[in-house]
Amino acid sequence: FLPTKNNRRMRAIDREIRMILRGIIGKKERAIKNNEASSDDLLGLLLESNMQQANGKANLGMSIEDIIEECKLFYFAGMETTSVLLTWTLIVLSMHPEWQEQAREEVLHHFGRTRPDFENLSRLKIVTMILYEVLRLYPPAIFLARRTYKAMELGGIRYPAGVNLMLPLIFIHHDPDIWGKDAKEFNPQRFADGISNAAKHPAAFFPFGGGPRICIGQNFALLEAKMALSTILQRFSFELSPSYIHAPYTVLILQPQHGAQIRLKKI
Ligand code: HEM
Repeated sequence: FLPTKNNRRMRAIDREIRMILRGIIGKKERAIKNNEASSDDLLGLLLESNMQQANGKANLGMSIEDIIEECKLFYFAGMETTSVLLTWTLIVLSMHPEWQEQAREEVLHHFGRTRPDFENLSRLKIVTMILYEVLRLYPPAIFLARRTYKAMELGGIRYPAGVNLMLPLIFIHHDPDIWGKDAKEFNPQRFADGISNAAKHPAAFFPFGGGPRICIGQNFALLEAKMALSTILQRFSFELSPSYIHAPYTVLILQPQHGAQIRLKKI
């Protein structure tokens, strides 16, 4: 709350983002009202459903502030996570050219040089195993946070209301007692028989969270990642540049601290 340099900058950025989003939302709302917009994007669907719910009454449906928050959530939850998954995948496949080659063979087998289609993307087995293994070793969200809303007992421990709990999913993803001695190694083969058979515990892999708040975009994210990775594999082989330094670190999400310097070679 203090007017420090950082806080002032944060507030200015927040104001700017809200102004831009208000503009986008207003434009879309006007277009929907004038029957000029198709609601084939998420914002269009949200606004249209909200207008039907509210039915002209201001106190029903979501407010503009709510919609702004949804836009921010979807942008943050959907962009960085999926792009960092792709970044780690390119890094790891550069470190393991034998898996890069297997993935390329699979992609070329299904699509040749043509544009990957939805139907066949869901048939990619090696690529899926690779993405799972990357999500296991480098989960974009390294922990889940929860707060007890009432006194409760969890795992034999009693907590009062209002306790912040952190579930460090990265530690569970790297635990040799759960994944075996090679827990720290990149081995997509462990997912050959599906997620529930990959570890000693069927729920040990949860890069998208779990329960009622599980990631709403998980299927979309995997589809996007498969599409992007297949398109890259079709056109390029890649390796790490000597300037790459392997330093996973977290600023909200797990990312390579010094960037991902990768050399692409057209094939
Ligand atoms: C590799 C990509 C992604 C990863 C690893 C990921 C991970 C997660 C995780 C762990 C949560 C649960 C947070 C919690 O339980 O506290 C979550 C929630 C969420 N994700 Fe994702 N996500 C990804 C992509 C996406 C995409 C593409 C979208 C949208 C298009 C999206 C939208 C959301 C939303 C809206 C929530 C909140 C759901 C709720 O609270 O009910 N995510 N995500």
